[in-house]
Amino acid sequence: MANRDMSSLIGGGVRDVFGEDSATEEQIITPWTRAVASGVELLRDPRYNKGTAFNEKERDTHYLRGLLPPAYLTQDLQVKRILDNIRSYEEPLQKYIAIMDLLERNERLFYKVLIDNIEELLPVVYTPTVGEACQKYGLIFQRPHGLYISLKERGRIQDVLKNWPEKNVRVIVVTDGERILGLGDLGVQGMGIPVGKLGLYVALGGIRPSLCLPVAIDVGTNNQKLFEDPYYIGLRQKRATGQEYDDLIHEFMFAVKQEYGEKILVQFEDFANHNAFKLLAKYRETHLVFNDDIQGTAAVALAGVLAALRLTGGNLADQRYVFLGAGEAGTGIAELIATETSRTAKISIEEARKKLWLVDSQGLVTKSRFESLQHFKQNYAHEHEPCEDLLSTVKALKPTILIGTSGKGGTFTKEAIEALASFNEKPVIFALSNPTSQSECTAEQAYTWTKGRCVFASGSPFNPVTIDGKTYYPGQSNNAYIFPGMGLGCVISGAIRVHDDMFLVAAETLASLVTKEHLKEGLVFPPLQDIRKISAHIAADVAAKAYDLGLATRLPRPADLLAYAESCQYSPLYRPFR
Ligand SMILES: NC(=O)C1=CN([C@@H]2O[C@H](COP(=O)(O)OP(=O)(O)OC[C@H]3O[C@@H](n4cnc5c(N)ncnc54)[C@H](OP(=O)(O)O)[C@@H]3O)[C@@H](O)[C@H]2O)C=CC1
Ligand SMILES: CC(=O)C(=O)O
Ligand SMILES: [Mg+2]
Repeated sequence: MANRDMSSLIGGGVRDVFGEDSATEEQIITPWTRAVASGVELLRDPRYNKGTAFNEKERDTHYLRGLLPPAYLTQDLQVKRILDNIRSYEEPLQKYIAIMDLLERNERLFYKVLIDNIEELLPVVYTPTVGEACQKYGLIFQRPHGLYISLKERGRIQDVLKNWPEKNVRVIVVTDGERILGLGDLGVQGMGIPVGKLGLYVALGGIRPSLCLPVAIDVGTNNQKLFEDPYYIGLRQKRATGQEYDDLIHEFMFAVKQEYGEKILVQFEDFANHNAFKLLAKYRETHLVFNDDIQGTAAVALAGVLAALRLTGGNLADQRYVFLGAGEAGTGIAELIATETSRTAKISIEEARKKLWLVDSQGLVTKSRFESLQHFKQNYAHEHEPCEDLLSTVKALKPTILIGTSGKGGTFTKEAIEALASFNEKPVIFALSNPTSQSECTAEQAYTWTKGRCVFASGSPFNPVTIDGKTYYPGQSNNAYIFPGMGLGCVISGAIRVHDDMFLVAAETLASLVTKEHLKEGLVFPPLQDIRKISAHIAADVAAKAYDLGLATRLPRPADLLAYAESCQYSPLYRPFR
């Protein structure tokens, strides 16, 4: 018998059927080890640390005795203590630093504090404060959150993903930092946004923290102020564009699928519109992706409009809309409203679109501008005389609903709002731009200028306003109502693609949760304190739609999707340790 060449046998074991060893022989692997944490290491591990809430037995078993002061605090008392601390800071940014510091120390306590006090703390971890945090991210930087992928990592993005400690990632929020809220290009400091959004995936949606991965793609920045900032934490070079940019994103998109599989959800966030539409169109065919600024915003705004119509009367097809701002948010909302109008009024999408008018930085979008318009505005280039500004547009078109998506603060002028109020009994005004400084008008302005007759909502929160003894409650029209439930729906159904109908369903579900009592107070969104239940409802209905469309892979389909969604939601309560 001929001698067998034994050396060839040593080469086996790669790409094995168990998926345990998928590296090729040339690829570098990371030698992970697992150990039971104890002592100081346990206290320094935010996933397991309970601080003063470790009980006597746990202190003995895990070698903590002496490393903690003797007092035992319940988690509820810890929550109260943290809140007292946060409330003692005057500056929102100080509150942000304090609560993000807690995330680094004790993850469950962070989420318990956030979930129990969502209305108070959402403006701290999210808009508006997260905007200021991104602007000063280098200055306040303590420990890195999320994964930084820059041009330096070109060609080895999959290896970089392997450095992330969690292997079972299901949701990624990624930004390239070019359009952070209405604050423009903040380069890699935009990382605050994916970190904040994923914090909401957990707190508002109930996705487990370990499943979430925030990513900042750093291709440089065109923000001169950041170039001059000694504390800037990103690449100091002009933004890469064209093929170089596309190649990096492409490598990233395929690395995440390679690493985490077909069902990895990628949420594009705060990309500038010249990339946002392109990336969505390209990757929605091959990946489970959506763009939050286009699609998530559209769903929340449509929900707000549907609820507002219960206050003002009429249906979608009776309305005339003017948008100040014709970018991702504006055209995204317009297209979803047109789709829903076409569906419910049984008219063509072209007919439905004619009810929606856009104003951009050059004035009213009209047919005569068609050739020079970006493609995403072209469906809304209707026949009309030119109108240079909002006031002349409002006077000419007499809209029933005015929506601000310009990213520019103070652009809803007194004259324009008064004109709107002159021909509407109950004008609907949504000032959606973030953060608060970029809101098209304040709640107080809207109620004052319309003599309390408007239905108002804004992207960033405003406090209730009292005028002549009457109090008005502005709603918050923010995609945070949508994306956590959308993500949960995708995860629990094992969806492999996001279909636009899933956003329609999310909008209808959100609107259906607005009660008569909410409407009586002028609220067109349900209270944020109920957001986990709201997210579960959205998740269940999104999942149902994914099953109906044949996009869901988790089989068999659970009989009661709402109960299933709720049962999947993460709880931040401490678990007893052995
Ligand atoms: N509430 C929410 O949930 C959300 C809010 N947003 C907010 O919406 C805003 C816009 O975001 P996005 O659509 O992505 O941004 P884009 O950059 O895609 O669009 C901005 C649009 O506003 C127009 N514009 C700028 N200045 C003026 C002006 N003075 N008058 C009229 N139009 C103007 C631009 O005109 P031109 O095209 O001519 O440049 C462009 O059409 C941001 O502040 C963002 O934070 C976004 C997503 C969600
Ligand atoms: C809310 C949000 O996504 C934005 O302002 O960009
Ligand atoms: Mg955004």
